[in-house]
Amino acid sequence: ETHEEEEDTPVTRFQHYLRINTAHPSPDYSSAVSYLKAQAHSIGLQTKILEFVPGKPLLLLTWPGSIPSLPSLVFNSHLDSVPAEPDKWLHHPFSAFRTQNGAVYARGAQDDKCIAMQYLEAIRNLKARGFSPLRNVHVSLVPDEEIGGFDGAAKFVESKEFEELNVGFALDEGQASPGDEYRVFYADRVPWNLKIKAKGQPGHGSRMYDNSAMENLMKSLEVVSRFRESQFDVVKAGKAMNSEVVSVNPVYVKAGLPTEDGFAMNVQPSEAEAGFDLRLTPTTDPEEMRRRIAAEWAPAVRNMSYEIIEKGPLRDYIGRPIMTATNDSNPWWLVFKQAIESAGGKLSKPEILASTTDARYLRQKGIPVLGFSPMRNTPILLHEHNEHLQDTVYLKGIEVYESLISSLSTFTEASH
Ligand code: MET
Ligand SMILES: [Zn+2]
Ligand SMILES: [Zn+2]
Repeated sequence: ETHEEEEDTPVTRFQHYLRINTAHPSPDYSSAVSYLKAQAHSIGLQTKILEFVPGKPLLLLTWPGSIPSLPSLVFNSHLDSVPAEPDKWLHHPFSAFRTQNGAVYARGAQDDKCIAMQYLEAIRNLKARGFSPLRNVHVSLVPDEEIGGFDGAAKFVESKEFEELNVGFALDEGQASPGDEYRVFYADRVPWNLKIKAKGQPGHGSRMYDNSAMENLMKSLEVVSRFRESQFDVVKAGKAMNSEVVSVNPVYVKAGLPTEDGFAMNVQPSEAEAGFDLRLTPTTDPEEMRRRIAAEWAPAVRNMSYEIIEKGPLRDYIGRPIMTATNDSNPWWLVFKQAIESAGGKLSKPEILASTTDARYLRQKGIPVLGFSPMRNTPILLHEHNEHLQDTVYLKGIEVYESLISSLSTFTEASH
């Protein structure tokens, strides 16, 4: 193994990036940016660091095209990762250990450090073959996607630097496919972070009485559960995909009177709170959702209140649901599809992504964006323990991007 680590190959370069701990809550952006910048220089790309918020760099790489006035391409990937619990992994999440079977274990192996390095390797190979693009090709490596992208992609798309890129089309991360076909995504769901709070009369732990904070919160959990079930039933009946309904999942509950070694067991608390990850589809009516929350999930008449933090836009600037066309009306789509096929791949039916990416910020600006990560025959492990990616799948993905970058960058029919 040690011998292998000394080599400089596409897989060891991927491992190197994975070993830089960019997990929240304290992502090491500066090490990640220096490594990627050095890689970009070794390939001969232009580099620029944008820092909309101090300590949160965005690395922008550019491969100039011979007709730079054409709308450009952006290949996006986020630098950060969600945290991992090392004790629960087979191999440490920042060791990027490669097993004898070729599986590389690391937080970020699928989500989404693979694509950043695959973009770079694909460009390296195309350059080595003497290929040159007509339109400008950019790679954007952005901070903070996992916490909402407010200080990253959201600020980037509003910047003058972004405007100057004159972006025609972009690719961002997708999700692994357990089958033979690659998956592609034309829209994201949008997260609402929902906090429901209950207040009530405190009382002796032995007493039964109405309107305690916990009783009110428990009632609320029941109502939320029923809504969750109604949505899940549609999926179970085969009428919709997971990503086409509204999901709601509790992610924390907070209550109780703390003591030195836990909680007072004989006091019913006067406050209780629960947090939910709620995901709206691009066609969900946000007003209806709000009314439901106010009337049924957190009714003021039961001493409940709520707070919604919307993690991004649901509509574009002219009020339409944010999605990218995957039909003949979108010339980029046709080129994308063909490029996948000429790399020997097949696409499954375009989907809405159940989770959420920075693509929503670009789409909101009217830019067509597809979510795509070339991982097939791969279990979906984003945010899970033992996230890993097979080396052969990783390497095949580089070829797929070579095909995509060469086709998309030489295609001239589309106007923005
Ligand atoms: N990509 C992350 C997710 O889907 C962050 C979305 S915005 C908080 O959970
Ligand atoms: Zn991601
Ligand atoms: Zn993620």
